[in-house]
Amino acid sequence: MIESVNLTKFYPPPIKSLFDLKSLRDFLGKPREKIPALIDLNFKVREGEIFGLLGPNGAGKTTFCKIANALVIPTRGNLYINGYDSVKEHDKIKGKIFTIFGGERNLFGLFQWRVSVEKNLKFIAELWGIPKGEAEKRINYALELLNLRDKRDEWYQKLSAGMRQKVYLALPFIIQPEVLILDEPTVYLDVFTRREVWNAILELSRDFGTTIILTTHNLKEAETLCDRVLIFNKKKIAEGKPKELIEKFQALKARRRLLVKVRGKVKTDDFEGIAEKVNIYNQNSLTYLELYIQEEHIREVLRILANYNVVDLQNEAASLEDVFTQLIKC
Ligand SMILES: Nc1ncnc2c1ncn2[C@@H]1O[C@H](COP(=O)(O)OP(=O)(O)OP(=O)(O)O)[C@@H](O)[C@H]1O
Repeated sequence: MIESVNLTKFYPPPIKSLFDLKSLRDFLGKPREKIPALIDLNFKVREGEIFGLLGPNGAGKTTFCKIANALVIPTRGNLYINGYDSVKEHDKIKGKIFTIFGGERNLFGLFQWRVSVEKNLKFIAELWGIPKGEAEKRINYALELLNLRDKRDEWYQKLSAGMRQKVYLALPFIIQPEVLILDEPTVYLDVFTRREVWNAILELSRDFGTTIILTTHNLKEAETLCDRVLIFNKKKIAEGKPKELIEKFQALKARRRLLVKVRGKVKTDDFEGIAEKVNIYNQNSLTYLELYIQEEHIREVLRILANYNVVDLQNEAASLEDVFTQLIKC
């Protein structure tokens, strides 16, 4: 359904000024270094999947989303959506794809400030050619799902930033695109609103069969929502189901975090050469011990802990965040 084939984007280097002589000479003279954003990126997204694009700042996530919307032209390679080139054949897909740029609210002045939420949504539904009655049904559904029903008659201007973001996120329920691109959709949201949005995204995938590409810096979000993820930094680094990537990572490296509650004092020296890092906090008669260890040292640590009066021990398993930080560091 979506296929990225050797997708590559180099942005032109910045031009300081063409009015001072030195900059003009530089511009005409030496070859200037282009800015790489994507390099030979290959992957496929299946129909109905939630696919995560994960990368550090500057990895190329937004560039990818812009190519999907024909806002940026790739230097080479192609991005196919439903078999059509996203840039050269954009006309064929433009009614089928919708993008939310979460980090850049109201990017295209989509919403009218001094107009109610409902009127704004109705206007956009009309733009997308959705019949009136159907639009009303979809708007009711979206406002209910996103817990915005009491904001229906409120001016868009009067909403908090998080509420505006939710109004933005109501649009996929109204437009019902085949492909939805969510570029950091929960970036400014509090934990409760974020969960509401997660549910909405899952519902889009489950009940509407929408194919979703999601970019996020919240790796818990990626782990919760995505069927598969691509970890990249301009170039591909890894691809797979979050669970599989975590299992692979655990088998390969497995840096564990043990949280131990001990009655009495603990000697840090006991863990020297075994733990990568030891943190100790004392509170009343209890010691809270945080140990970062390699999988292979678990037995040894347990042997040492047997000498203490251990009240509680928690073994924190690896997460997608561990995989991500490890892979990006390499
Ligand atoms: N219009 C532009 N002109 C020049 N360089 C650009 C332009 N847009 C992006 N870049 C560069 O391309 C690279 C990728 O940027 P992009 O915004 O796609 O990354 P990102 O993964 O979305 O980052 P973030 O997580 O910080 O939003 C960066 O080095 C960035 O500076």
